[in-house]
Amino acid sequence: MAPPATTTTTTVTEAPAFNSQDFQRYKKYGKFGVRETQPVGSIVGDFDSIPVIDVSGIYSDELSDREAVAEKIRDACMRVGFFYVEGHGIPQDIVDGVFDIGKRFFALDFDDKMECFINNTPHYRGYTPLYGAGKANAEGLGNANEAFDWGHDSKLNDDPNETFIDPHMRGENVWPTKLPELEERLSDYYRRLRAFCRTLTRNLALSLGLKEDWFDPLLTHPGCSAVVAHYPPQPKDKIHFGIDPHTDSEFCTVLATDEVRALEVLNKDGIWVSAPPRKGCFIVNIGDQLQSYTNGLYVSTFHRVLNYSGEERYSIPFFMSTNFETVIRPIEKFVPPGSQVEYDDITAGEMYKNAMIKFHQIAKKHPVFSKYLKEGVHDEEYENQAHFHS
Ligand SMILES: O=C(O)CCC(=O)C(=O)O
Ligand SMILES: [Fe+2]
Repeated sequence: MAPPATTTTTTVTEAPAFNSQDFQRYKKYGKFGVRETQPVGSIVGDFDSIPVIDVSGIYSDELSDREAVAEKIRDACMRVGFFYVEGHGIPQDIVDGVFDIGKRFFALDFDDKMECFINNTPHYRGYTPLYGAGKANAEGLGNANEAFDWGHDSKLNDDPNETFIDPHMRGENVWPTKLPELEERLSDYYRRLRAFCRTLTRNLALSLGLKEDWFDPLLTHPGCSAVVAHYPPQPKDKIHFGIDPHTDSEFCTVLATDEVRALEVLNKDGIWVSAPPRKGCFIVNIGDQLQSYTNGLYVSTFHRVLNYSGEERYSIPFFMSTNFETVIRPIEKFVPPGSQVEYDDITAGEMYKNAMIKFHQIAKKHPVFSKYLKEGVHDEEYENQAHFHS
């Protein structure tokens, strides 16, 4: 293992030429191409390190404590879109327990993992094999990581009034027969992170000058999901991404990392800034949903993973989304009077599903994975449209 990082961040690599189509990709979901449309003098992307925020004040009964956190969060969300959180209240042994069980899952035989093949569920839950998702390289292979996805389902739902009317992400999680403990451990983590995200979101609302409970009605059965990911070490002589440059499509992400440095975040100068591990901290980043709600005031920042460390790397992103049936559109307060804002009436569930469809194309095309595909799982007509749209 690499020694734990003691410094906050360092600037590591120049970005390869960035395809401006990437900035345009989700523009229809709101003011996504924010970096291109920000006025001169904007603070967006003006960073060469990721801020660290002690968020323990979000649990305080004193408004002044909550406001003190909100002020720091506001700066980080407008300028960087990423920040470390310490004082989050989730015990380290809970996080470590998820890393441990995740490693045991990835150590199973390939066929035992492929029993939960993510492409064999319509709502994309389960196992993504190594190179089995993301943008294809010249050999038709995707990102250098394998992953296990789980999320909101009937067992994890905590809203007795939930009707779950949006069809896009409706469905149950899948769990491997060979590792029965996985469900309990990951479900426990899910509940804890969802609770943290609900509290954090109240502080995000405060930071935006909204009532603290503004988002609460949108989070009664939030469409959260999570991933345990494994990035094997990559050769340094060529760029093959652990995850290629992207923004997260959800409201916000709470990422747990191990001690291996690999995550990088794009600043306004096109420099990829390292976000090294910090003991006891999560890394929070803003996703496209919150960027849309705030009409681009809070930024969903491009990031990527390159594991040049020589070590195996594991991470656990928890993606918080509003209720899946929520229509994502800018909050009136953030739309200047008389201005036109482009957005589609798209639900959180559909936005999420479209992102998953695009991300999981490789398995349909590469024979190593396609031989595991079951017939009739997906609505191909919908999926083809979603994939080619944008
Ligand atoms: O593993 C990481 O550090 C980041 C993962 C990530 O960006 C994602 O899954 O969206
Ligand atoms: Fe991400």
